[in-house]
Amino acid sequence: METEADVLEELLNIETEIEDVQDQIKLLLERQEKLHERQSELKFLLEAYKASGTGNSANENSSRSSSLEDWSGSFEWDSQADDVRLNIFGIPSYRQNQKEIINAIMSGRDVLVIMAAGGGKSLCYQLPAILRDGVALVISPLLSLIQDQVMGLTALGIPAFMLTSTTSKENEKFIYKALEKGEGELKILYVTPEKISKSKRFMSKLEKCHNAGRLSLISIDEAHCCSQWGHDFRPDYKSLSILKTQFSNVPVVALTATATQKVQYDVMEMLRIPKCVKFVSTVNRPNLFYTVRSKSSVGKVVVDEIAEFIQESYSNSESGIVYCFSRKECEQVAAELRERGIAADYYHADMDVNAREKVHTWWSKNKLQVIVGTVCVIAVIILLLVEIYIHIKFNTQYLLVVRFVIHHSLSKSMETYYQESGRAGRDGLPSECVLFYRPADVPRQSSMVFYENSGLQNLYDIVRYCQSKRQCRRNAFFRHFAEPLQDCNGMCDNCAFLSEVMEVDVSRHAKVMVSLLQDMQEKDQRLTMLQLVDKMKNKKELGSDIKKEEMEQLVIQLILDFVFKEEYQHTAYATNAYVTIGPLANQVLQGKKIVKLEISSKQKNKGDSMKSAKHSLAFSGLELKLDELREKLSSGHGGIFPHSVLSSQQMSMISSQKPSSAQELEKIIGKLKTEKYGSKILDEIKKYTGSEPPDNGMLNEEEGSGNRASKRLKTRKGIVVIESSDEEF
Ligand SMILES: Nc1ncnc2c1ncn2[C@@H]1O[C@H](COP(=O)(O)OP(=O)(O)OP(=O)(O)O)[C@@H](O)[C@H]1O
Ligand SMILES: [Mg+2]
Repeated sequence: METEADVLEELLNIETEIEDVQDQIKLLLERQEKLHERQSELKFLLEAYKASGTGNSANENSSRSSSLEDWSGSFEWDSQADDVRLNIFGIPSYRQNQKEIINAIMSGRDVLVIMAAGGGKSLCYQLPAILRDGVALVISPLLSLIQDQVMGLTALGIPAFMLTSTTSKENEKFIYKALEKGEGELKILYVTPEKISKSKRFMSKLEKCHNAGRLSLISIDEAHCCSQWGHDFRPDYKSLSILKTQFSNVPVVALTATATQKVQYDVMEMLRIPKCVKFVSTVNRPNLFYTVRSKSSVGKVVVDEIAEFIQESYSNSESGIVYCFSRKECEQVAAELRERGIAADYYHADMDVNAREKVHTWWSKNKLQVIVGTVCVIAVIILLLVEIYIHIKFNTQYLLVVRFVIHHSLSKSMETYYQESGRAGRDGLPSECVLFYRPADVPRQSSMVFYENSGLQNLYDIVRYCQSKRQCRRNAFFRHFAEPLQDCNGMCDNCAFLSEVMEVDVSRHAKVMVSLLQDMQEKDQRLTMLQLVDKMKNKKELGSDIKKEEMEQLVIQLILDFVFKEEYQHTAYATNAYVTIGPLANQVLQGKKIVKLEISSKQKNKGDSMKSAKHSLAFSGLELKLDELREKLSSGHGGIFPHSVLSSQQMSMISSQKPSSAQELEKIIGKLKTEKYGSKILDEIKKYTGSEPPDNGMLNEEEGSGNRASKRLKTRKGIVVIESSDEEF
């Protein structure tokens, strides 16, 4: 006979089960959405394969345009474009997709460009801006980015201006006159999106410029800011839709380094450019070596390891950035690095102008090896400012190249990590990106991003990247950006050092953890991740077969697997993250879900890093001579960097083409450099070719072969080049 108590109990059980089912439905719906997204990405990829008629080779797939039109053919502006590229920008040859993008813009088409950080997007719109009649309008999100671009262009003699809150009255007058009446020389005008959304005066002048047929193109840099799904949504970018509506015949160029399919569609819709030609270059940065290192819970140990890494791998004072979580942490880490003999300083928004100036100057004089910045735009900004300083000073391209980027703390998404780490090695030479990861950093970061659109989802993606001890880091980027996989060439820790990783079944531990948490929740008690791990230590039945760090790793794994979830509580001083029961907890309790953890049985060698993956490359005969010459010339020209006299790409082109006249040399290094250094370079070539043995061809061929390194006379100190990469980023 059923009593009232029995009925009540069954009712409660059913209600709990319904809640459980609802949680699972929610989860399945989320999963379904993700699968749909991935499905459309894969369909797109398939179309791209068919359209290009290519097979599966990674190289063929590393660049795609969405249309069947051939943008790489001959166009009437070809020779003029080559002239501007070489003699104004000093760039010897186009990189992947640049020529095609320029041709599409010159043909008046709307264009969407997805190209890796440092890939050379600016040239794609700046060159057509010079070639086309009239004024090009460029929208860029940050004042510092705009300043960087305008100063760089001015140094090249290109009439570029910006109209922002910092523009003087005099310049504003000049710009408005140029727009309205076509007076004065103005080719490229940079504004922030707020100008479009908020300044009626500016828009009316722009309209006049357009009506007179003088608006040549509209370029929207960092276009991912249009999309709420992007990692850096800017509401003012929404108002940019007005541009295509109002100036329908003017080509719009949208550029970004990172955009998933969803973001790409959003950008096209937002900017009203549905028929744009899309150019997607690979996100791959073959010269970057990615590593994730496990981060000690003792702060001093982490700094010790960072210092050791820098001193061992970068003893020649090559520059680097260390990203930290907070301003306080930046100051502390910079001070501790200094204590360990590394020239480091911090940089953040709270500093006064003089202090920032000091950091700039030291950095530019190479007296500072490391800048410690917060994990936000600030660190990017300073580097841009620093780069401009040098750009202007030596009238050349970015010279002070960042050789390593260390994340002392986790980034908030794969996109931000890709961009932040992408500051390294923009010259194409091998550089390193090291992320120090410890599970306890996850709640720190999640309590900052949980209220952002897709904030947690984005964070958990990068956490998956960090937790994995097997998956190729590069592949994680390819998957994230829905790009066909390419070979990593051993340029990440998981590929280079196949440390012994065991997959351990920790279902038993997970079960205990779930019931412990359930018990606590029933008593209305909340636990943070660290408290939960602490309580687990006292569970005698588990013995001590997994370590504390692995237990932390397990909590995060269970959050990623929806067994747990994070919840947040605001206090007067902070937002705390707690671990609570998630939708799949019962499956673990019922033994329906097996939980596995990747555990390294052998620690990767601390100092390993990129060392064993680096291929050191010395120069072949003539390159070697040119290397010596550029060192001499650079010290004779006020101690500028040898790279600014001749880049390695230029040296390799000179040594293969062996130009014999200034005109021929000009084709490789441009007018400016030929005027400055041409005669000395030509002398060197003459001397070298005169002394070449008759069987030189044979020798060179041998030099190009596998044992080339052993035949070399000299290896460049401190600099290594990957043999497979001839591109300079
Ligand atoms: N074809 C080329 N050959 C050599 N150097 C180039 C070429 N194109 C661009 N560069 C140089 O590459 C560097 C990076 O270019 P740019 O600033 O345009 O990158 P980006 O794609 O806009 O990167 P980000 O996403 O970081 O803004 C610059 O110093 C630029 O002069
Ligand atoms: Mg750019």
